[in-house]
Amino acid sequence: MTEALLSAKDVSCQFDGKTTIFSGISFDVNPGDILVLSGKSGSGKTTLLKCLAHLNLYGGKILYRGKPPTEYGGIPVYRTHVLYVPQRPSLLPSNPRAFLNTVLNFNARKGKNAPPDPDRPVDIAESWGIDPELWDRDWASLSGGEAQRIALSVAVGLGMAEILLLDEPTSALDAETSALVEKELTSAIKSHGSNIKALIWITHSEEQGKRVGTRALHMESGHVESVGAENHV
Ligand SMILES: Nc1ncnc2c1ncn2[C@@H]1O[C@H](COP(=O)(O)OP(=O)(O)OP(=O)(O)O)[C@@H](O)[C@H]1O
Repeated sequence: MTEALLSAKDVSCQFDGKTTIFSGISFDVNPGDILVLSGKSGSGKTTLLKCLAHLNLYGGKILYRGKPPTEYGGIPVYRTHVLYVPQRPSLLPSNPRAFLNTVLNFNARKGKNAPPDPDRPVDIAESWGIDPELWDRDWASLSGGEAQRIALSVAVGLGMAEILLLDEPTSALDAETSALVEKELTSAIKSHGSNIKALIWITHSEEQGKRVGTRALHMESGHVESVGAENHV
C-alpha cells in the first residue's frame, strides 16, 4: 500500500487544557485529493487545520509521509511542506513583498530545490485583479479580499509545499474572482511546475465544496464524518 501524504491518527485538541474542541479524528490525505472540510461555525475546522500545520498543540499523531515533523528538520521546515494559508493574512506584519522575500530566503536556506520564480505570485495575483503596487503596501491597509488573494498567490505561485491547508480561501471574494481563484487552486495539484499534491479546503458553501472537492469531511459535535457516496475517507 502506498504511504499517505498526510495522516491524522486519533487527533484531539483542547483550548484551555480541559475543554475539548474535537477528539478521535483520523483520516489520510493522498496525492490528488482535494479534501473539503465543512461544519458549523465554531465546530473546530480552523483549529484542525492549525493542528495539521503544527500551529496548535494536539493529542494523537499527525504524520507527513509517514514521519513526524521532527524528522523533517523541525516544525518550521515541516510547515513549508504542509502550509497553512490563513483566512485573514492582514494580521501579518509589514507588507506582502517582505513576506514573499522571507519565504524565498527561507527556501534558499533549505537549499534542496530549484529556486521558485519570485515573479509568479505577482503574476498570478495580477490575473486575479491585484495591482502589483499593492505588494508594497502594509497588510493592514489592504482589504480582506486583496490580502486573501495575495497570500494565496504566494502559496500557489511558489508551489513549494506539497499540501496546502486553505482556510475559506475565497470567503472575502466576489463570485467572479472566486471562480478564477478556484480554477487556479484546483489546477495547481495537476501542474508539472508545482510541488502541490493535495489541498484541504474549508468552505461554508456546499456548492463550492461540490465543485472543487474530490472528498469531503464534515465536522460536528467534536468529530468528523466522511460525506457523500463517492467521497470516502
Ligand atoms: N485559543 C482559544 N481560546 C478559546 N477558545 C478557542 C480558542 N481557539 C478556538 N477556540 C474555540 O474553539 C471552537 C472552534 O473554533 P474554530 O475557529 O476552529 O471553528 P471553525 O469551525 O473554524 O469556525 P468558523 O467557521 O466560524 O471559522 C470555537 O468555539 C472557538 O471559540
